[in-house]
Amino acid sequence: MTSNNRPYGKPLIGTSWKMNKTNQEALTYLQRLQERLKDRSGASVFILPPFSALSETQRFLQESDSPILFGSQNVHWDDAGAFTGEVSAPMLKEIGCQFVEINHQERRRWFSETNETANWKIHAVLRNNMSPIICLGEEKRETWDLTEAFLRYQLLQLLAGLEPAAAANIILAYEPLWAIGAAEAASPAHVAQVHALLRRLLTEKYGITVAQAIPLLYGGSVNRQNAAELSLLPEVDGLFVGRAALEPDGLADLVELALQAPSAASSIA
Ligand SMILES: O=C[C@H](O)COP(=O)(O)O
Repeated sequence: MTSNNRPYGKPLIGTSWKMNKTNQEALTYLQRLQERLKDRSGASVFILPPFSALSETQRFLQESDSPILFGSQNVHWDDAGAFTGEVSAPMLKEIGCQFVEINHQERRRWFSETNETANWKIHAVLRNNMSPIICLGEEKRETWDLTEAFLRYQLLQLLAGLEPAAAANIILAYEPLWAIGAAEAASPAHVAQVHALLRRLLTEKYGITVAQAIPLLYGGSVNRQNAAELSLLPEVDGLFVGRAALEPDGLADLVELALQAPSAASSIA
């Protein structure tokens, strides 16, 4: 079973602007990124602006007929109701979001996101025909046995109640807390081991066809120095970037580096 109308292939490379960029700054970024990527095919690129810049992003990308994809960094789990300050999945869908990020470590640390609330949000995003970019990852460097147990538990909690047809529309982003905003990314050997584990767990739960349809992104201190090497890893379908993509040339450079990796050319099942 595979997903319908998936708008992206491999490599899938994106950034969350986190709590950065006014509408004017968003526009300046998008104009430059569009300029840099206009003759570049082969990668799918996405941006996750703050809520306040989503409409301007949608307008710019639509008017310039851009292939750049976009989505939001958060959502509420209910479709409507008395939840002051929150934004629902139908509202995001209406303004053209394709993705919604769920369960980032910063949401967990500062806004009490849990596996359970993340699971509710994942269901809301899929119910409204968008793809959740589901972050997961251990908090501390541990032995492999502890890391594996943590990831197995977290993945099963996050995907609770998700049928295979829905699961084929998710994206996973492995982002260990200790590598986010850090001096160094996780080592290629560690990323390879974790991504192989995630693919195996997805295969156990959903079967090989669905498991292979789910992009596995790596995030955490990706930069110009490590992007090509990380992109080469067989189970890495793309990159999820913070600081190194806060400027459009940073993101465009990472796209070019990832495309130079020999395994980058195929599309996700
Ligand atoms: O969303 C992106 C991640 O939090 C990674 O951030 P970073 O690349 O600044 O470490």
